[in-house]
Amino acid sequence: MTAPTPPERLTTRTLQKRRDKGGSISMLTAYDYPTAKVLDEAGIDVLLVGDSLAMVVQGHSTTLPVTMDQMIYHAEMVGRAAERALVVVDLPFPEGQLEIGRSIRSAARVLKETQCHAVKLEGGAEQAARIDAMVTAGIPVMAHVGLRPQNVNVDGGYRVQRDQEALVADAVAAEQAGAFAVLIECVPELVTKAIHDAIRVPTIGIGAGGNTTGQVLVTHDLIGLTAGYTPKFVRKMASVAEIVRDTAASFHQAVADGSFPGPDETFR
Ligand SMILES: Nc1nc(=O)c2c([nH]1)NC[C@@H]1CN(c3ccc(C(=O)N[C@@H](CCC(=O)O)C(=O)O)cc3)CN21
Ligand SMILES: CC(C)C(=O)C(=O)O
Ligand SMILES: [Mg+2]
Repeated sequence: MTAPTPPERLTTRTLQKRRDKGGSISMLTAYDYPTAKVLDEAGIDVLLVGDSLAMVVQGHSTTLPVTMDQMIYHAEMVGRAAERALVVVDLPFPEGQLEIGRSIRSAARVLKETQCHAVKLEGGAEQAARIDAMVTAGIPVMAHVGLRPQNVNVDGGYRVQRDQEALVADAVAAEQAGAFAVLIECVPELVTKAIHDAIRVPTIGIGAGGNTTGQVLVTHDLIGLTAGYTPKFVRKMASVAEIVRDTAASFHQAVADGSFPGPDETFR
């Protein structure tokens, strides 16, 4: 008997080959071990330990409160679970805004202390020197252009980004600085096409239409396990909150009427 061979790990080179050969890339957020395990088994290519966990898991109204230590805690769980997926971790506010040395130190913690593989950094042209320094230090960087949730207080909300010239310049600068991929958030589809056509590295969109190499969503939005508002670009493919609510109500009822525990659930 031989142990089953683990699936081959995806790398940044795999993602580049997907773009070069006209393939696609699927990416979903994961914040914990069992969820990451299931998404990895389902064949999701990239798992993102997103700073959206501040909103989705911690219940905050923006992504700003989550700390680097908390991101590491979640990255440990997801990195431990993923066998095939490439795992990317968001640099939380303001690790990507302070001195470049601090960004390198924080991103290096992801590679040293967790089994994750890369970091994501919000910003384009103004982040080029930082991306360059991080890649030089051996840290793979995914750039994130368009709507940048860490800028919510400057932008006055979460708004569709339409400035094609600036967005193309952001993506080109990120690519030239060495980013292995560019994530595009909340951009009209024709602007996305212009961005995609201006660079050669893979693009991954959220609310950016179909003209990208890959697509990413927040898993809790996809499976219907969110408490609050879900953006227009979400496809809710399941209603997990309903399943959990109904199951918990059944347990409550079974305890109340004495049918749980039954004979098979009891030691003698
Ligand atoms: N649960 C969740 N899903 C996400 O996709 C997500 C997060 N949280 N947190 C971090 C960011 C914030 N995101 C958001 C949040 C709101 C809109 C939003 O309200 N969009 C409006 C369009 C606004 C406009 O017209 O300019 C919409 O109608 O969808 C978009 C992206 C995406 N990210
Ligand atoms: C929405 C995605 C792209 C993200 O950055 C996050 O989940 O934090
Ligand atoms: Mg994020």
